Amino acid sequence: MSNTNSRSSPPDRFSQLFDHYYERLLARLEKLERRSPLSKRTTQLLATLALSLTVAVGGYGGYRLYRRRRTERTLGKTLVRRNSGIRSKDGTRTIYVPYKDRTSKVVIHPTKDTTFDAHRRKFLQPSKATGMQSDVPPVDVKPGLNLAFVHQFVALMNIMIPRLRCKETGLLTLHAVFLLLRTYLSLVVARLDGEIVRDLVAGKGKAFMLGIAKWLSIGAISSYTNSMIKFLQSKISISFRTRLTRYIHDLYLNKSLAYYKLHNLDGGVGQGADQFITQDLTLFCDSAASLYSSLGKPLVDLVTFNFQLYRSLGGLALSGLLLNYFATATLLRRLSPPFGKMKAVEGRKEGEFRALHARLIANAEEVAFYNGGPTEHVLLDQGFKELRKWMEGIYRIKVGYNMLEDFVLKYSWSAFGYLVTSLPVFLPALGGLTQVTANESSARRSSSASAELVEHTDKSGGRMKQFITNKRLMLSLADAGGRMMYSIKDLSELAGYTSRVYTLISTLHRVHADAYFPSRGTHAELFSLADVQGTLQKGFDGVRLENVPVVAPSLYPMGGEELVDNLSFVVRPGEHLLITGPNGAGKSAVSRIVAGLWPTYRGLTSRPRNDGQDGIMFLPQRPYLSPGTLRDQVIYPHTEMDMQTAGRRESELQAILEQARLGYIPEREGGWDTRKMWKDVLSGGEKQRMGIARLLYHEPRYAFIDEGTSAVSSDVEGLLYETAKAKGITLVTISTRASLKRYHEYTLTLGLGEDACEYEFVRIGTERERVGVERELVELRERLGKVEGWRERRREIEVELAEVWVAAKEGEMEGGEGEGESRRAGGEGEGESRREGGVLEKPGYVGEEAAS
Ligand SMILES: Nc1ncnc2c1ncn2[C@@H]1O[C@H](COP(=O)(O)OP(=O)(O)OP(=O)(O)O)[C@@H](O)[C@H]1O
Repeated sequence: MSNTNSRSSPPDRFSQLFDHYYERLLARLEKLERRSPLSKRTTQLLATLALSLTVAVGGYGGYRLYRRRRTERTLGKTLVRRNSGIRSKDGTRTIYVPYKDRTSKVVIHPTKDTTFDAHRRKFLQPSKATGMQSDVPPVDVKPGLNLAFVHQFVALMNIMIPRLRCKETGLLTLHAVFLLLRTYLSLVVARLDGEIVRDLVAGKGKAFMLGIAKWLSIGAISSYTNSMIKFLQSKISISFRTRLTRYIHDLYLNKSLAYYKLHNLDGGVGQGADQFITQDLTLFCDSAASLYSSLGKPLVDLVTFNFQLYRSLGGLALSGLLLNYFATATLLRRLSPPFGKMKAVEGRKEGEFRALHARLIANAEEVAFYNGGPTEHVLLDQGFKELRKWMEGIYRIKVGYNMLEDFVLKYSWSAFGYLVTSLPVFLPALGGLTQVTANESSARRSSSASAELVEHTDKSGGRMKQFITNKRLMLSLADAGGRMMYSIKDLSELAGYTSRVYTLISTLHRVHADAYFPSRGTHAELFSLADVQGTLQKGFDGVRLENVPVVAPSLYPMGGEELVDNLSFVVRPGEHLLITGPNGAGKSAVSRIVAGLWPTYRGLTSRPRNDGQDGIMFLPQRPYLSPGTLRDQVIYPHTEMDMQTAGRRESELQAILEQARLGYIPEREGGWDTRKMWKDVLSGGEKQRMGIARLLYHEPRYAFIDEGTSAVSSDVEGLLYETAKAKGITLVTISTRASLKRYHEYTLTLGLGEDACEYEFVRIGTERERVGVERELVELRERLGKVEGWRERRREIEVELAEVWVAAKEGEMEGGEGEGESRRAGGEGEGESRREGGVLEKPGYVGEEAAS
């Protein structure tokens, strides 16, 4: 049996296998029938029943599926319109994105805190062998092909391919399969090429035509393979990017406020994270995905082709080839410019230029009022000039290198290839033809003269076939080697992108983990991020600062500037506080410390745990309006879904707008679902009142209002304060308006004393405050008493000035009286004639009339 099998062709084996199993199935059925003999009718009945049940269940299932899909579609449409998503308990978010004329559901799982913890080591404490200090960003390592690059790339790979069994692994495997297939097809093509040429030379028409047919069918498969490789490469790139973007967003926008601290306190990524997250990340992912094919494919090719060539050309040729690779790679590596560093700097410069544009867009109105276009123009041109200079420098460096690379990889390698391939032809003893030649010579000895001619043709045909096959192999090899060398350049560019993305993620990790430590053997700068010794306590029913210095921070690792010495005060429920003082005294700074934007360098800061309802809310000095609907403006930072979950209704929103004296807005703007650039649509006062509306919507227990009513008329201001207080909100107001005192119980005055570092915290209406006010009154009276003296002095100065003025005039008259007058007269005349340009003809006309 096994003998027959081994001799039979594959289709035969298949039919035998099929027969075998078919017979087994029949036997099993017969056995079953024998065990439970059912009548034909019962069987039919049972079959009908089973069929009906299947149809019913299938139909019901299909109907339910259809209904679910339909509900999902309508939900998707509503959510897309409302700019909202669904949040589940484990933090998973379901969002809908517009896709063609429908919506597509995307489920996003948040990165777990444990994952961040596990990764932190890789980003903050690289091993010493990499040459990177634990400095973040890694300043001392130039991006290039070094151990640091390997470390950085592996760290990023951990994010891009989190598990062995994930989508990316599947894609990479499939990609590898297609890459192998392409290499195999190249081998087949090389062999076929040789065969076709052999048949052509030998004049075998039928075999030649068959060869062409084979060529075409292999061509079709190859084209499919090539396009699949490209497609899979893009898929890999986009899934890498998705993973990294989500990871970065999870770090950037979580509760540690990295989006604020990154630019205001850390400064590790310079101008901004936007360029890193958008452009650098895309370039990195594209480059990483293409590396797999640009490095993997030539590698597979090199191994396979080298093996094939070794079989046909022998060991000497292979050693020559390997030597050639080594020499070329060393030469190119020596002479190649630092592409990695160049790419990293290019990314930074692009980012700076982009930031200039983003700044102009954000401040367009202010610039337009100042008519600052020309100045901005100069700034933008300067930014672009810097970028252009850098790019031109890169291009210039590349010219020489590209020339060398092209010559070495394209021409010198193919020349070398011809030489190697010709070895068996000229020196048969060295190559794989040795055997053939030996066989042929023995055959020649034993054959007759007539057979000699046929054999000669066969020999040259065989040689031709072998030469063509080897040549093609050689060319493919040169191509693979060339691509390998080009990919060294790609690799160094990838090193540049890797260093950018790694820098961003490690800086984000540093902010997230608050990992600021002085370098070994040094002390931290006073009031730098490595010198934070205070505590921010969340979960206190009130706002309390105990001996907290108010410090305007500087970018790490520099130390900040102290604005107020050890500040202490406490706000309990219902004890409204007014923080006042001169500009720049650090009033807003207090709210930044309580909100956790700025560190508590010393002492203790206590605040409620939650933000918003039952917690604390901050209205910043510059009103912020989000992109979205009118509803989104009132409920910010809630989304509409949050609003529904909280059981709030639209009618409530209308009432709130009425209370904030903005009741007319929904009608004016066309309803709650209107989307506009609210920043430009609402006036300054309306923006501030929108902030108050948010406060009234969220009803927090405590609220910091930083100059929140400075653009609102004082009567409305009073109403707003009363409404907020009536809702049980304890207010901490930051303002320079003394009139606001009447709505508060306490005042905290900053910027007192000679060096403006002192403060005073008093209860309004107490003896101490009365004394303070009286002291101020006495000071004012004293000053008023001096007013008469000042007036007298002013009169004296005026007299003195008048004398000086007259003397100067006389001098001028003497110097050139006529000139001055004539200039003034001329000027006036000119002015008049210009002003009355439209009726200038009139006197002439009158004159003419009179003459006639
Ligand atoms: N992000 C920042 N980084 C570093 N220093 C800052 C930052 N923001 C403000 N400062 C500095 O902190 C100091 C206090 O600023 P703050 O905004 O608290 O002043 P203020 O008392 O609220 O003034 P105003 O009445 O003008 O609002 C200022 O000298 C300012 O230069």
